[in-house]
Amino acid sequence: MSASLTLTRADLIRSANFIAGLWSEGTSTRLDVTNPATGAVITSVPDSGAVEARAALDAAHAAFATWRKVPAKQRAAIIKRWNDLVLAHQDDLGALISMEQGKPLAEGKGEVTYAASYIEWFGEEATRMNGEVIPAPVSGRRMLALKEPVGVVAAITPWNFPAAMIARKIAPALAAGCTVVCKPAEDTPLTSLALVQLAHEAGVPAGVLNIVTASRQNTPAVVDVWLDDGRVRKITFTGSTPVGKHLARRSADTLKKLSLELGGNAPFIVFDDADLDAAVDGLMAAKFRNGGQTCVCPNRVFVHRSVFDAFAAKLAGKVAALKVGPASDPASQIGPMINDRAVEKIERHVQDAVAKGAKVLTGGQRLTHLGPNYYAPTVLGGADARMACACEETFGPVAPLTVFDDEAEVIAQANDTPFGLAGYFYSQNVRRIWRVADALETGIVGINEGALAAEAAPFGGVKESGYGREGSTHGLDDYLHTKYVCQGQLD
Ligand SMILES: NC(=O)c1ccc[n+]([C@@H]2O[C@H](COP(=O)([O-])OP(=O)(O)OC[C@H]3O[C@@H](n4cnc5c(N)ncnc54)[C@H](O)[C@@H]3O)[C@@H](O)[C@H]2O)c1
Ligand SMILES: O=C[C@H](O)CS(=O)(=O)O
Repeated sequence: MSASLTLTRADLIRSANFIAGLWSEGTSTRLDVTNPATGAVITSVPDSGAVEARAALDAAHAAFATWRKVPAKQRAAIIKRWNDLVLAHQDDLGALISMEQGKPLAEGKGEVTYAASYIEWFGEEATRMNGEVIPAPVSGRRMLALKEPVGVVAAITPWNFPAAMIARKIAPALAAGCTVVCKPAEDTPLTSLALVQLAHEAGVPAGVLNIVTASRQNTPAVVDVWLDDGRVRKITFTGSTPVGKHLARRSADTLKKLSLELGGNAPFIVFDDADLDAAVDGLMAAKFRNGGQTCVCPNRVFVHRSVFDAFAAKLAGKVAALKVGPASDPASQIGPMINDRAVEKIERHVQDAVAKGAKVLTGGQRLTHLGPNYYAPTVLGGADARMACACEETFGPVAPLTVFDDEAEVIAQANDTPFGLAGYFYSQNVRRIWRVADALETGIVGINEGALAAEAAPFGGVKESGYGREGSTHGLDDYLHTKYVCQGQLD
């Protein structure tokens, strides 16, 4: 039995830019959007350039003066309506996510719920952007700290969570009173376009939210307009560290605020006192979600020597049982990778590890009978720090297992990376738990837990995984300025 990937509301599949409240085809050149499971073209969208980028920025700048003055409660009501519409269209949006990104349909629908949780959260936070009245240190003065929106925000998003990543940028921006220009990933623009359509239907005024699509080749032409223009006061980016560094360098001339949610290289440590079944389940949840294509996926798995064989056997058994297939098959648990470049990187990592002595415990090959973008869920034994899979983010369904002997050694190995997004470990020793949680150089730590994503949590990294936090009460800070106001002559 196949699962339907057709949408009830076919009009949610948009093939244009949304600028100043209007859908516009814009440039004559087009970008095909394909289904990674089949290679079939779903539709095409504008392959935009500087002209469209500037039109979007002009609209966002013009709308800011009005939108920032809309009372927070009214902004909150619009955001809540947006949330209600997103949830009302969960099936359509889930199908669209799975169609253009490839994840199993259950994960696609789950991502819609996850994206909506951020919209709901910041619709509520909009009414709690309180400033402060400060007790004046001298008489005759009234001192305040006011919260104000930073202005026009440029949001650039990745392909792996095409709904959640854009929702956790647009929602706080709108809540804060900012206006937005957005450029979604070239592989997965359709979900973003559909979310913008629903935001429009929820009552987001013209010019407040603008979206421009472009190919990888034309993306710099679009984003350079926003980087060079002082009217853009903030860049919020989720994607790879090299691109994040590029954006940071290019934002310096106009000193834009930056939120950078970048790459990771998460360690996953199984201590000798771990609950092994829980650790296996936690690794399955963290590693194989979205086929391993998430920034917080464990990229290196360290297992204490005393429990290695038992853990490896349990894990390999569960990984071998994972069903691989297209989202149109409701039984699929692992979908295709996003494109051929992704599969080539995964294959390179596995081949490099084996060449350096690792052993394939399960998987280890492409699944070409399913299609060009499928790779078997894989467990490697005997992995070590020399291997590419230990130094680079594999971004695929590969779990390389490394043996360790003592706590200090494994913490040093875990931290021996320029990245610091997420880290996980399993132990039932309470003193060890806090020692290791304190010692890991990451922005996110999972203790006996592999599923960490939540709108109430401050999500972000340290070191070369970026800075800024998304979600939680902290997620609004990056879209606000604090203005100090002092009134004298009160006596
Ligand atoms: N920290 C997080 O929350 C998080 C979330 C998802 C993905 N990621 C990271 O993103 C990477 C995979 O996603 P990806 O392949 O989409 O990343 P990517 O950096 O290649 O692309 C991300 C976005 O940046 C755009 N982009 C690419 N080159 C650009 C340039 N020169 N100027 C401006 N924009 C440019 C892309 O078009 C896309 O919209 C991985 O490293 C993953 O860890 C991080
Ligand atoms: O891939 C990156 C996402 O931010 C992971 S999560 O959905 O926030 O856990």
